[in-house]
Amino acid sequence: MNVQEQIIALREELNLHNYNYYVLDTPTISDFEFDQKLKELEKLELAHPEYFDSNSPTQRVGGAITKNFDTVVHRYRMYSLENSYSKEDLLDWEQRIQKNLGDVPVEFTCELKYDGASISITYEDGELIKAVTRGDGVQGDDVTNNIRTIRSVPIKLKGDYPKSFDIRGEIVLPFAGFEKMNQELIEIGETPYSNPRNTASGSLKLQDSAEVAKRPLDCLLYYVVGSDLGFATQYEGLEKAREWGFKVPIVSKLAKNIDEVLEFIAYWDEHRHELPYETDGVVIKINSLHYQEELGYTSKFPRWAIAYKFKAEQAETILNTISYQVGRTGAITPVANLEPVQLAGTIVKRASLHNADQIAKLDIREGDSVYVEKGGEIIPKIVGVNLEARPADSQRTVYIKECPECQTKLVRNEGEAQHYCPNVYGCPPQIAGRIQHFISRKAMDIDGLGEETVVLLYKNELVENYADLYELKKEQLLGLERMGEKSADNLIKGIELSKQVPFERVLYALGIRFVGETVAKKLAAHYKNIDALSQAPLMEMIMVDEIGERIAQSVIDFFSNEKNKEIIERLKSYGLQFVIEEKESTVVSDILKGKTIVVSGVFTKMSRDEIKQAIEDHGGKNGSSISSKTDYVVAGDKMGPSKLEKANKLGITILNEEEFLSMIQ
Ligand SMILES: NC(=O)c1ccc[n+]([C@@H]2O[C@H](COP(=O)([O-])OP(=O)(O)OC[C@H]3O[C@@H](n4cnc5c(N)ncnc54)[C@H](O)[C@@H]3O)[C@@H](O)[C@H]2O)c1
Ligand SMILES: [Zn+2]
Repeated sequence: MNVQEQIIALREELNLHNYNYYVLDTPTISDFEFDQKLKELEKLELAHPEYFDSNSPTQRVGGAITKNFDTVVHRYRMYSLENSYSKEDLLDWEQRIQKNLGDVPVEFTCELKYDGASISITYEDGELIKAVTRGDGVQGDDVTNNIRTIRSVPIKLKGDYPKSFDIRGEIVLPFAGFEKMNQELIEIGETPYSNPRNTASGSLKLQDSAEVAKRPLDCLLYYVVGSDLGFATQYEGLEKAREWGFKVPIVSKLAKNIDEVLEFIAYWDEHRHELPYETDGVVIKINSLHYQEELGYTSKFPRWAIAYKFKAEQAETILNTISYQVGRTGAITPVANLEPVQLAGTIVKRASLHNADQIAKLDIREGDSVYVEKGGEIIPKIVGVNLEARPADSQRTVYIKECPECQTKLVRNEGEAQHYCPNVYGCPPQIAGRIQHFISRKAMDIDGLGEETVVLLYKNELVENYADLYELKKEQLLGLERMGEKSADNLIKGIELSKQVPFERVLYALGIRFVGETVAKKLAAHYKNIDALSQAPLMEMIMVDEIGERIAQSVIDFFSNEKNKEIIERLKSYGLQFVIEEKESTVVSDILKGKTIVVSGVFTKMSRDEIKQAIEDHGGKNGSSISSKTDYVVAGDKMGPSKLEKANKLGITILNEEEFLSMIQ
């Protein structure tokens, strides 16, 4: 390859990675590798200016706009930031600034660099007008409805704000919320999200803002743009924005000189792990807005700001063995057992290897010296292999073909990364895992019975499925390890009490793949009893609010299995709740008495089902389609144009969500 071809190849490759990262939110290489390649391209372009191209990834902000949202041109362009990785880089930058501005004292604002998705929000007369993603920097996606659902974003401002301005910030997913979301995914047998940044960014692009509202997103603001803002420095801008009601982190500092900047960096490099969200560096900005204007921008960055990136916390250690875990749903997870090593304040002994593809991609082998990194994940991950330290007799990893617990041949469904053990009823960790899920807190919440006891019961052949729990006798328990009279009584009592647990939780407890807590609630509310649900055809089930084809198919598969049918019949005979108890009348008012109302579209404050419930609670009737008998249509986002036309033709009053809510208030 000659230099020109090399440059073109790198540009193409980086464009593809940008697309994977910014549009699909599923990068296929690490940020470190990406930055290396970008640097390589920068170097080549610098040495060969004859191949300059204003469309090169070195010249443009990485993102892109999608077709799913309206495109909005930014009033003020959105830039990326120049990166620096060392003290020397920073001192160089300072020198360039001083050369540019002349011999004047320069102050800096130091802020943390939050790792999420950038956003620009426009306010007019103190009201939120529009929220737009960075996109390619010139134009982005209009995600206003999604941003409105984030509680820390003010819809109305307070205090003494400018008439019109844009404010820039980062949409982040705090660690706690991220872990909670992943916990829920793991519970329903789904693959967890890989890190908070991509999850936050992906959340903004969801079509259903009600879905966004459920995610614990946060918005941290750091920059006000506009004219006549009423302040002269970046630091004052942060203070003002805070007064107007924005969430501006208090962790920022006005530095009188570059030494104070370095102190700030040193402090946060050490303490960043105490923060509730991910940060990947410090952003240093020239404090005076006047100087900022004088310095201006390159095609990609402001010259008046620079990011200092923390080194990812990495450690090198030996991978002793690879073992394989079998989950409740039969999913196989390969795990690296490491020579214990200190990393970001904890000792790491194990790391997830995710799946067969991941192992093959990095060519990870037993005996290798590997690099371990800690991101937002609970479990650290392996990001690479030190090939120079690879032992001469090293063998390529051959992924297991049989289940390590029951020796059944593994399967891998098309389009899925995970291998599965299909021996659902004979594979010990799957059997115990299902019972453990059944008794868990959000499911049957059985007092006196824990995960370890389940394993004990299973090993002693007292239970093989969750129906067997209801036939346990005290005498059988007394012979078990650490099982006294009192614990045995408690266990039997806890099992007895679980017969009162309402249907929706029983349905969740059954452990049907993809049926988490929320889905179980929706299905229970819609079908009211298990017989109706178990006979429901696919086409009908997918009409239920929030139920898609994948979930519906999984429910149907579950109920068509003979073994499951038998277990459910037994559970019924023990007296578990398989019918929704008709709610006592929840009638709140009769404001809507005699009115037939049709609900259509997607809502932000309530789900469609909640609105339907509210209609009944206030004495109204839910209509299934728009006709001359319809009194009102409650219309959310994305209501079909033909429905709208029909309602208009019939002269039916159309209410938006707010109007409906104020009607029943
Ligand atoms: N792995 C991949 O395939 C892949 C592909 C593309 C990009 N990337 C990664 O993405 C990064 C580049 O993304 P980028 O262009 O968004 O740049 P960046 O994340 O390095 O920095 C610029 C952004 O920082 C944000 N920011 C956070 N706190 C800020 C503050 N206090 N003040 C100002 N800005 C603040 C802003 O959103 C701004 O746009 C690199 O780290 C790169 O490795 C990875
Ligand atoms: Zn198995």
